[in-house]
Amino acid sequence: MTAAGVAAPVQGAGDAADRDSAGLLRPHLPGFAALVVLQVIGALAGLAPLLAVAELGRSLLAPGPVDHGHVRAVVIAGAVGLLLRLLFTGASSAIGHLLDGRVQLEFRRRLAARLGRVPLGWLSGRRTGELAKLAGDDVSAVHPFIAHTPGELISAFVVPLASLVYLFTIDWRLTLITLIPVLLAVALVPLMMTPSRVRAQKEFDGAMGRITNSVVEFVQGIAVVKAFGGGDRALRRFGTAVDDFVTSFSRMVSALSAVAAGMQVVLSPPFVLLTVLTGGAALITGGGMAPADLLPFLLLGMGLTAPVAVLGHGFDDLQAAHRAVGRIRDVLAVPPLPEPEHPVAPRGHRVELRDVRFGYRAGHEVLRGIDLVLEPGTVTAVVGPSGSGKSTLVRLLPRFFDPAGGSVSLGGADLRDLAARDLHRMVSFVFQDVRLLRASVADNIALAVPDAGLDAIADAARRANVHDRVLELPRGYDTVIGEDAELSGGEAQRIAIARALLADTPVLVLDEATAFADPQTELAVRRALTAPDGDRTVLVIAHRLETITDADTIVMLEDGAVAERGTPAELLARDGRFAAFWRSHRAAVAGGTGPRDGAPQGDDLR
Ligand SMILES: Nc1ncnc2c1ncn2[C@@H]1O[C@H](COP(=O)(O)OP(=O)(O)OP(=O)(O)O)[C@@H](O)[C@H]1O
Repeated sequence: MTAAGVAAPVQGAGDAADRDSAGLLRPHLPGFAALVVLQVIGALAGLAPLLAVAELGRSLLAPGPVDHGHVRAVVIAGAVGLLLRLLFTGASSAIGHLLDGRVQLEFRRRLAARLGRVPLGWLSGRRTGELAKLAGDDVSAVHPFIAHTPGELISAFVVPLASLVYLFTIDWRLTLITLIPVLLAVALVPLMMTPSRVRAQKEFDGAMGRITNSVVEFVQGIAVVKAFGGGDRALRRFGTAVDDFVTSFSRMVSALSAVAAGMQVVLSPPFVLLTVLTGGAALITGGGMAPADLLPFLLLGMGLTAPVAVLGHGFDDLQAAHRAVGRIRDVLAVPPLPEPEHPVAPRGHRVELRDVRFGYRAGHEVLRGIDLVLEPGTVTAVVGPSGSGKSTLVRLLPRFFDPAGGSVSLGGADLRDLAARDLHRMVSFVFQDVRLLRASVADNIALAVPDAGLDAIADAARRANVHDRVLELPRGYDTVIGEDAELSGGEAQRIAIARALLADTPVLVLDEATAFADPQTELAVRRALTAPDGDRTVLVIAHRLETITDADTIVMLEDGAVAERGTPAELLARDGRFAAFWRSHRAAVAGGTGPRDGAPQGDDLR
């Protein structure tokens, strides 16, 4: 994640992605080559029994005495061919599945490695299910592409080509006649791709997407939709999407059905047999062809339509694999957070932001030149209207993103020059998006200090005001969250605070937006804001009036820039932007519309 958080985190990564996926398959090229060679041999050997039957027919039906030696040789050749076909296609399939296993393992390893190095900010913007699907279903979708499609495609082309060569040696005229169904099918293909049909297909895809969206929107927001009486409207929207879909589906199907039916007819065995028999009968009666020569055409003629059929059937799998590989490539292309080659050790824990600029998208800066110094032993409260950039600013400290311009330094060292381990040892954070692991409460609290004893863990939990609640859980500190018990948003937040308290890092970054959920959480936040030795550097997005008034420094953000800064008393005396903000905030809290009285927002124990 180079300038991970910089304006366009994934921009310009396409080439790297292509190189990545090409590089991914390169070590397996010898394996693919072996798969292809074995498949070709197996497919050709598979023709031997058919050719043997044809040859037998021709020998036995030919006038004159039967050449027993020839018949024996033909039978043996057919049997050997059958055996070879089994051996070689079996070996090819085994190699295909082995390769598939290796490629999938490699994909998953690379994904795991990349996900371990992408910016935290990128990860926190993703849903867990999305990443699980990527590493699970999407990686599995390459299975047919690697294990089956190459073999099927090769057989589908090699067998008809070899058959054609053989049939040409028997009678070139009937060979051309036998090709008529294939040529008719190929001639129909352009009719499936006229501009109006392509348009109809696009409309169909669009209509399908609209149905999915309306269902997802409805299901995701069902509680809100119902609570606000929007059920009928949502249902109407779904109904409209379905009607649109039916219209575009009918249009597409009526346009396609005649061509598709025509194709099915010309590729069907009866049509192929009829063509061969009609042509053969004409040649036998008038063209001097021996009746026995018709047999190979009847046996092999139907196989000639296989490529067209396989292309149709394998197309969906290929498309699905292509889309899945595209999604995997996109993630592999997310620039990783750069790790310094020669990490610098921070001296102290003074935090300094110099002319920090950052934007999530190119051309739209969310932070526009922030200068800020956070002294050890002080609490700095960031306040400002919604969308002013508070969360973005505080997330730069635990390096969720790197700034696009300027620098953030800790103990005199740029965060980009610190080893990740040092950074995590020095900075902890509690944000709204509390993530708890599916692990015991104790393990969740001791995440940063895995060897912490139960006493230390319980002490941290006590200070975070969650100890008593933990004791009420079915297995106390051994309760597995998400399995033995679920926690509320406020409880999850207190566990996260206990985790930060136990980590005891000299720098703490906190978003207290959800801290108003209940008095216990509020108390936990207050305790977290003051270290026992009073030396902690604290940066807090403040919503509570107490935090604002208790802070050493207040930084008022407006539209990504520092509008005012100073002690609470100074800023109130100045009667500027902060004073106005403070008055409206206090009025909102007093009137019961402030965040203090809001329902807990961080209910996301995950
Ligand atoms: N992950 C993201 N991707 C794109 N834009 C984002 C992202 N997160 C925030 N923004 C945008 O950046 C701007 C600042 O957002 P930020 O969350 O930092 O503001 P805030 O002051 O913390 O707001 P609030 O008090 O409502 O949480 C907003 O315009 C927001 O829409």
